Amino acid sequence: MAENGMENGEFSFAANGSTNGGKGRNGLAKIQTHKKKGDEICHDDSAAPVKAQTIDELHSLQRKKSAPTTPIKGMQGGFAAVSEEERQNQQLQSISASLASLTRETGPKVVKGDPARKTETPKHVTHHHHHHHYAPTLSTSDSALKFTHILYNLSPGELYEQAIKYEKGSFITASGALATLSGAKTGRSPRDKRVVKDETTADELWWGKGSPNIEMDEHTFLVNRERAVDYLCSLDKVFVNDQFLNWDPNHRIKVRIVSARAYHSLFMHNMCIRPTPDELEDFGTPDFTIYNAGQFPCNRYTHYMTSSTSIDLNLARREMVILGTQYAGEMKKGLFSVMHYLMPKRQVLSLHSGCNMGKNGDVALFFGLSGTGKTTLSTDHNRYLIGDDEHCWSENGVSNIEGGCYAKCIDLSGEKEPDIWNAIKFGTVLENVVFDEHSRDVDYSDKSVTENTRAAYPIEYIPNAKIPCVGPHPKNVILLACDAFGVLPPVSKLSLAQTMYHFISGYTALVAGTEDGIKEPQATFSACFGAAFIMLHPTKYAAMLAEKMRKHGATGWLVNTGWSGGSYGSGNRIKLAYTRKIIDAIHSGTLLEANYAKTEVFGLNIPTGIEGVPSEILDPINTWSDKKAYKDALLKLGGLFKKNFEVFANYKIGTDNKLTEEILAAGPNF
Ligand SMILES: Nc1ncnc2c1ncn2[C@@H]1O[C@H](COP(=O)(O)OP(=O)(O)O)[C@@H](O)[C@H]1O
Ligand SMILES: C=C(OP(=O)(O)O)C(=O)O
Ligand SMILES: [Ca+2]
Ligand SMILES: [Mn+2]
Repeated sequence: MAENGMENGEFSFAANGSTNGGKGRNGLAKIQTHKKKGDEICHDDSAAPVKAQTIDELHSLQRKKSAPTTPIKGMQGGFAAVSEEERQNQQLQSISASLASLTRETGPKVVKGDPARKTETPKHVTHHHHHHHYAPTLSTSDSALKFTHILYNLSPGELYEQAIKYEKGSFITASGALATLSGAKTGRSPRDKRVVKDETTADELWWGKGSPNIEMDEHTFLVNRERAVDYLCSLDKVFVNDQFLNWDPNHRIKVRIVSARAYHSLFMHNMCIRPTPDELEDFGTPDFTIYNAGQFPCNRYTHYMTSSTSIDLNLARREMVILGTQYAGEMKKGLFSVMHYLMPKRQVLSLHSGCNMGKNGDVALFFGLSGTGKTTLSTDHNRYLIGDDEHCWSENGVSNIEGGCYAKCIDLSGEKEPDIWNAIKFGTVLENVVFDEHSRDVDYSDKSVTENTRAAYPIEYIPNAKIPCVGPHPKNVILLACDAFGVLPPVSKLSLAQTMYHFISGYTALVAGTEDGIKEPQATFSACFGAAFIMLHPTKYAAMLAEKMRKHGATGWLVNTGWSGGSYGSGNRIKLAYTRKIIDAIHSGTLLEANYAKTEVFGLNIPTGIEGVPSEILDPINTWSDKKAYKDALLKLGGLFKKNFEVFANYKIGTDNKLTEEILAAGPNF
C-alpha cells in the first residue's frame, strides 16, 4: 500500500494507464464483438460515419441554432488538431452512428440543440476542411431524411427546464429538487431482464435456476434494439449523456446513455461520473451504450417477451435496450450488471455494497439487498462517504463505480438522516414523491404513488464525500440483512467461512416497492447480495471475496437492520440509532474486543454489550415475549437458509475443496 499514500483522508490511486498497452486510452480492453464474416450488421462508431456532406444540406432548412451545451476548449499549444466545428461534427456523427438503424442503409441525422428553440437558420456552412475520406452516397430511403435533435450532456438547469416544459409530473419542490414521476413502473422489473446468449456468453455467464440471466437470442435483441432506436428517432429530440463509470482510473469505462426524457438524463448525470469539459472533449467512442426507450413498450409477440417491458443486455455489442419501463433505476443497475461481467475478467471484484472510510483510513463495506441500509449506513456524518451502492475491489483498494447516490425517501426525516435530507436540493431528482401543491413541501410519509420513493443526487452533495471516490483495502465487511422474522441478532461477528456462507446466501426480507410487484415483506435469498445483477456464477465472486478478505485481514459482520421483539407484524424494526451505535463500535474496533456468546441454530457469535445499545436486545430471544414462537421462527428461517443453500453444495469455491467444506459447515446447524 506504500504507493497509495494516505493523509487526512486524501487517498487516491495512481493512474498507470500507460501499463495497459493496447487497451485504449482509458485502459479498458475492448469487449470482443464476435462479428461474423459477411454479416451486414455492423455497429462501430469508428467505421464509416454518416454522410456528413449531406447532413448540412439536409439540415440547412431545419437546423436550429443553439448555444453550445458543452464548454468547448479552444486551440491550445501546437496540438489542436480539430476545430471546434469539426469536433462537434465528429461528436454528432458518433451519436448518429449510435442511433443508426442496423438494417437500413442510413440512419437519422442528428443535430445539436433544442428544436423548440426556434431561431434563424444558420448560414450555410461550407466545407473548408475536406477531412472526409469517403465518397458521398445518395440516400434514398425515408429514414435518411429523418433527423433528431441531440441534447448533449445538458446541465441540471437546462434539464430542469426541459423536464418542466415537456414532461408531465415535473415540478420544483420547496428545497429545489426536481420532482418527477417514473410512470407505471416504480421499481425494477427483474423478470423482464434478458441477456443475449451467444457462443461466448453461453460458457461464461451463469444461466439456469437462480440466475438472473434469462436468455434471449441476438436476433430478438436486434428486433428490440430496432424498436427502441426507431422510437427514439421518431422523436424530435433525444438526450445523450456521455459519462464514466468507476473512479479507479485503470478500470474506468465510458458509457453513453441515449434517452427520451430529461428525467432520465438528469438521473444519469447525477448517478454516473461526470466528465470534466476536457475529458468530454476527448471522449471518443463509448465502451457501452444504453438505448432507453422506456415510454415505448416492447412487442409482446416478439420471441422471449413475457410482458410489454424488456430490459435487454447484449455484452458482445456492448449495448442495452430498455422498453416499457421508465423506472430510472434500471439504467444504473443495468450498467452495474455490465460491471459485474467486465471487472471480474480483470481480477477486479465488483460489489453490491456501500463503502465509507474513517478519519484513519479504515474502510468498511456494507453489503445488502435493497432497503437493508447500504445508503443510510454508509452515509455517516463521522466518516468519508466513498459510495452508497456499487464498488470495485482491486489490487489497489476500493473504488466507487458511480458518481452519485440513490436514497430511499420513505419516512425520511431531517433529524434522523440530515446528510441525505440536505442533499435533496437543486439538481437532485426526486422520484414519485408527493408534495403540497402550493408550498411544494414534500410529504415523505406519503406512499400514494409508491413506497419506493427515491432521491438521486451527485455524491458531492454529501458534505464528507471522499473525492475521488477511492480508498484502501477494507478492514470491515458488514453484511446487512433486514430480517422480517426478527430472529437474527442485531450484530454478530463472523468467521471467514460464515462470512462466505452469508454472502452466498444473501438473505433479507425484501422491503416493499423496490422490485415491482412486491407489496409485503418476504424472506428472500439473493446470491452475493445482488443476484439480480451478477453475471457469473455466485461462487466466482465469493471466491474472490474470500481471497481478498483473507489477504487483507478484513473482519466479517452480520447486522440485522430488520425486526426485533417479534416478526414483521408484531415486533418493530430495530431503531436506526441503535444500528448506528453498533456500526460505530465495528468501525472503532471496540466490538472486535468485546465478549461473545454463541447462538443456537445459526451458531453466531454475539457481543454481550455495546455502548449506547440496550444489552437485552443483543440476543433476540430476550425481546420476544413468546419464547416458543421465537424458537419456531428461528427454526423456520434456519430451514429456509438450508434449503436455499442446497444448490450451492455441489459447487467448488476457490482452488480446492477446503473452503467449500468450511462454508457448508458455517451455516445453521440443527
Ligand atoms: N435500523 C435500521 N438500519 C438501517 N436502515 C433503517 C433502519 N431502520 C429503518 N431504516 C430505514 O430503512 C431504509 C434503508 O434503505 P437504504 O439505506 O436506502 O437501503 P439500501 O441502500 O440498502 O437499498 C431507509 O429508509 C432507512 O431509514
Ligand atoms: C436502485 C436500487 O438499489 P438499492 O435499492 O440497493 O439502493 C434498486 O435495487 O433498484
Ligand atoms: Ca456505439
Ligand atoms: Mn441504496
